[in-house]
Amino acid sequence: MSGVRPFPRKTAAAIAVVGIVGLCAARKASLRNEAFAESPKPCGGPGGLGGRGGPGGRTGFHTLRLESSIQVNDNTKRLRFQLPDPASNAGLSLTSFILTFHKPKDAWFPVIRPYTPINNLDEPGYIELLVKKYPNGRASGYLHSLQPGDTLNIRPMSSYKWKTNEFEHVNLIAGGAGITPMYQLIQGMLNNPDDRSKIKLIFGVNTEKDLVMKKELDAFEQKFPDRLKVVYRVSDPVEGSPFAKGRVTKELLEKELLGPKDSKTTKVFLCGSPAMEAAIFGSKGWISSQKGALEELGYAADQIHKF
Ligand SMILES: Cc1cc2nc3c(=O)[nH]c(=O)nc-3n(C[C@H](O)[C@H](O)[C@H](O)COP(=O)(O)OP(=O)(O)OC[C@H]3O[C@@H](n4cnc5c(N)ncnc54)[C@H](O)[C@@H]3O)c2cc1C
Repeated sequence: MSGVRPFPRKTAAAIAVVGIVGLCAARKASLRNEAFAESPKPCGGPGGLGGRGGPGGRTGFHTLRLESSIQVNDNTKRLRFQLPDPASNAGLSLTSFILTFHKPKDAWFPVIRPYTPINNLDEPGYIELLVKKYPNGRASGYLHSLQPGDTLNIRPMSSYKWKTNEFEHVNLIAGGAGITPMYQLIQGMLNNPDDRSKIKLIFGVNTEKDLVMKKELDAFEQKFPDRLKVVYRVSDPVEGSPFAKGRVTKELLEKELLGPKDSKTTKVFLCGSPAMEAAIFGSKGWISSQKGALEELGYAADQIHKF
């Protein structure tokens, strides 16, 4: 049990209450805890994050200890946290994420945010996050301030039930730090010998330095040339950049997305900035609503999952 301890019951109950209030206000109000149901390799040992009845008790809350924090570029860090049992994996299913909780000194309510583990979920002993820090970002600033040995309160979650080979064509659209859920999915699919789906990732960033995880993506693309293709777009590239300049537009999606638009065998996953998601997925407001590029291209709502 090095480095990790489940929450005391009272603390967990208090956070659960506050967490529910916070979650209701959050963008992801509809998140359901379906984690672990589809896990290709559920955590058998007592040291994973488990679900109900796991080491976090009925609430599923945990306190993890930070093992290392590595700066990846000027605004992004890779944070590795120890699991309760170094011999067990986290027991998370594909498309899982964790909610992080911290209470700033002068705040009434905790700050609750989702982050996506990017490590191979079958590997034992740790989870790893890639966190981009936003100016005045409450959670990202806090996570960047953590030092090895510090602890973080978390709860595992999942918003989507992943089923191997449910789709022939899996399209992933990522903007900036939105690469993390896509990378988790790519890694899980390509490491699963039973999985046959073809994957297209469209990754849009502001500048080249934001192309985090590119080395890992290149390695997967080389190892699985018939399964994975990655298209990069950089909106503000340096002169002579090898990457195509531009944003992820409707025209780009029309050209690049895999599979027939009107087929249940084609799926699109999306994670990016609020502006990018509004442009691609659409937005509904009190005063006006905006159609997204995917809808305009003919994709049905149930073909699209927004993380
Ligand atoms: C399912 C899911 C998984 C996620 N996984 C990750 C992950 O693995 N790594 C990661 O770094 N982030 C991830 N995020 C985003 C993360 O949850 C936070 O939204 C992000 O870190 C900002 O939180 P904050 O408290 O630091 O910023 P806040 O205090 O909420 O906001 C600070 C400022 O940053 C701006 N801002 C906040 N979020 C964004 C954004 N996405 N794009 C542009 N500007 C923004 C705000 O408008 C505001 O001006 C994920 C989001 C979802 C929904």
